[in-house]
This record gives sequence, structure tokens and C-alpha cells, in this order.
Amino acid sequence: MALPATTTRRRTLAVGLIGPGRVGSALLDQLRATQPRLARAGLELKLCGVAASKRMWLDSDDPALNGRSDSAQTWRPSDLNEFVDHVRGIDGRHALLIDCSANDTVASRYAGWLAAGVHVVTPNKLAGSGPLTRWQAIRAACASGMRFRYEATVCAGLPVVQTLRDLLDTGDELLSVEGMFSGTLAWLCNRHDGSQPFSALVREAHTLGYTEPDPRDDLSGMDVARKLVILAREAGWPLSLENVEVQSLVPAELAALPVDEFMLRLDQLDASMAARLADARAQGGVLRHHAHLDAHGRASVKLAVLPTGHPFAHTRLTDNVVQFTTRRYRDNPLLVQGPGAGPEVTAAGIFADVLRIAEGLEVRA
Ligand SMILES: NC(=O)C1=CN([C@@H]2O[C@H](COP(=O)(O)OP(=O)(O)OC[C@H]3O[C@@H](n4cnc5c(N)ncnc54)[C@H](O)[C@@H]3O)[C@@H](O)[C@H]2O)C=CC1
Ligand SMILES: N[C@@H](CC=O)C(=O)O
Repeated sequence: MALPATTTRRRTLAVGLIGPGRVGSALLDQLRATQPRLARAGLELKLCGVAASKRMWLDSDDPALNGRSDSAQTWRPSDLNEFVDHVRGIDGRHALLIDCSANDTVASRYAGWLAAGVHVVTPNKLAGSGPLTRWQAIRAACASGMRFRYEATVCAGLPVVQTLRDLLDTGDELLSVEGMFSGTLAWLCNRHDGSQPFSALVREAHTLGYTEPDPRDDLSGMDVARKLVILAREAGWPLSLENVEVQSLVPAELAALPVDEFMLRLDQLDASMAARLADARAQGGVLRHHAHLDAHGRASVKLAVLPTGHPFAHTRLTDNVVQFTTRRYRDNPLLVQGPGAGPEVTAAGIFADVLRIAEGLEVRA
């Protein structure tokens, strides 16, 4: 539903952002830039705080701290309980937390926040793909009317979760999903032509904000496995990560290193990736990172050689492709395709979730 150009219906949503990294910062920029337009549409997204892993900012509520810094708003040590209490406020206002971290401890708090009357939006995949019981507790916590939205967990800003939701809510039945779900691997496959080492491309993808905070999550296939689990659960299938067959590109000796050390030893991937490229060319094909999920609970993620005439061979840059085969779309699957990684597009996916929640808010005095 489009925002009205102008309105007399005014709503305010108190917002707290957790994880001001690449995606979180892009979202803050977008929130700032769209404020006048939202105000005309009767919506105030009131940023009440930002929490990083070690410190947080709350909007000027501590006279002692503010006094010391000449009334400027001040950063202080991070404390999620204090942060959430502050965003909720004491006046029963509408409140929303946006988790832009990739942290499991933060994800483990969602059910409690929802139960306490706070909406949650996140691109963090760890709740949707983590322990099934935790996922079920989050869904159960929404029963009181709180909203939990996570569109950006699957293919960043592309409307994948919502498309599946709409299919199911209108009575369709999911039979299978296949496609390319990693923006990073799509970009790497498109750029890996032998003119520079694979490791240099991984570093560039990291700098561009396409990879996960730890790029091994992408290279190991785990990021895509998480997306399959999220989609499966959306369809009502009780899939967990251990049910997904995943082919990793990370050599065992690099798997457990601290991330900084892994980045220093990235060139250890170069020889095997050069060999895979040569093999694909010898077969007259291209490398593509491919995933598949079906109603029988089969789920797999792998780097495949596809013929050059295959539709997935003609994708560009970070393009993801998600192909839903359903009862209605059985002969000709429904496709969602486009850029699937990067701070800007991911932030826009999160922002759209925030607006969907805001749209449903009742006006409170
Ligand atoms: N980069 C992309 O294209 C996409 C990213 N995502 C997801 O978005 C999330 C953020 O990704 P990036 O911004 O790229 O990562 P990032 O590493 O740039 O930012 C993560 C932020 O979270 C903060 N953080 C970590 N632990 C925290 C804690 N306990 N409390 C508060 N803050 C904490 C870090 O300090 C950092 O500021 C991840 O969950 C990622 O999977 C989802 C779709 C696309
Ligand atoms: N690192 C992820 C970002 C989006 O989920 C990817 O490359 O797809």
C-alpha cells in the first residue's frame, strides 16, 4: 500500500537500532533522508537510540551525562535491557527494535521483546534459521499482535518472503524453490574470469558490503542454507540447518581461524577456485552457486557448472534468482530476480518492513 501524499492521521513509532554497521548505517541514512516525506504522510519514525556491541546512544535522557558533554547526546556502555526499556518508554507508545547485527545473543532476545509489546524487524538470519523451538517461541510471541518481519534475511531487498507469504495466504501450496540466493557468490562467479585471484575478489566483495561480517558464512554455503531454512519454515516445513546438504568452498584448515587471520590467508582458496573455473570452461559452462529446496524436506547448496544457455548463466553482478514452483505456478514457476546483497538494497528491504508495520498502527494520543 502506498503512503498517502498528505494526511491528518498522525502516527509515531519509537525506533531503536541495534548494529550500526554497513547495513545499519545505510538504514540510518535512509531514515534521515525520508523524514520529510514520511512526516507529510503522517508518520514519525522517532529514533530513540542506537546500540553497537560495546556502546550505545540514547536520545538525551541523562542530565548528568548530557551536562558533562555540553548538552550533546552521549554514547555510553551498551546494555540491551536499558536500551530496550528506553525505546519502549513509559507511556505505552508504539515501539520497534531493528536488529542489524549478525549476533545470536541479540536474536535470542526477540521473543521476550515481542512478548513485552515491542515490534521487531531484522535482516539477521540467526533467529529464522536457528533452533526450531526458539523460532516457534518467536512466532508464538506475536500472538498478542506484535509484528516480527524479516524480509531482508532472504535476498536482501528483494520481495521473496512476502511473495511466498502472499502465495500461501491466498491458498497456494509451495512445491519447491530453487535458484541463486547468495549475492556474494553471484558476484564472485560473475567476476571470476582468471584475470585476478579469487582471494582479491573476495576482499573486494567484503569492502563493497556484499559479504557477511565473516565471509566464510558466504563461502561455506551456510548463509544460503540459512535462507533455505527461513523459506522452508515460512512454508510450514520444520527444516533445520543440519537437514541442508551444503558444499563448502572453505578448506577445513581455514574453517576455525579468527576472521582476521582467515582474511590474511584467503589466497589459500585461489588454486582450487582456479581449477573449478578451468573445469567449468572445459565443460563449456559457467560456475553458479545453486540451491534447491522441496516439499519432501530435501535441501542443498552447491557450486554448480551450468550450461551457458541456462537462464541462471545470464545474471549480472549480485543478482539473485528465486524460482517458486507452486500448485498454481507449476508449469511456469514464479520468479523473483535482482540484486541480492549490499547495504543500500538491504536497508531498503528493512525500511519497507518498518513501513508495513507502521501502516497497521492505530493512532495513539
Ligand atoms: N550485507 C548485506 O548485503 C546483507 C546483510 N544482511 C544481514 O544484515 C546484518 C548486518 O550485516 P552488515 O551490516 O553487513 O554487518 P556489519 O558487520 O557491518 O555490522 C554489524 C553490526 O552489528 C554490531 N553488533 C555485533 N554484535 C552486537 C551486539 N551484541 N549488540 C549490538 N550490536 C552488535 C557490530 O558492532 C556492527 O556494527 C547481518 O545479520 C547480515 O546477515 C542481510 C542481507 C544482506
Ligand atoms: N552475504 C549475503 C548478503 C545477503 O544476505 C549474500 O551475499 O547474499
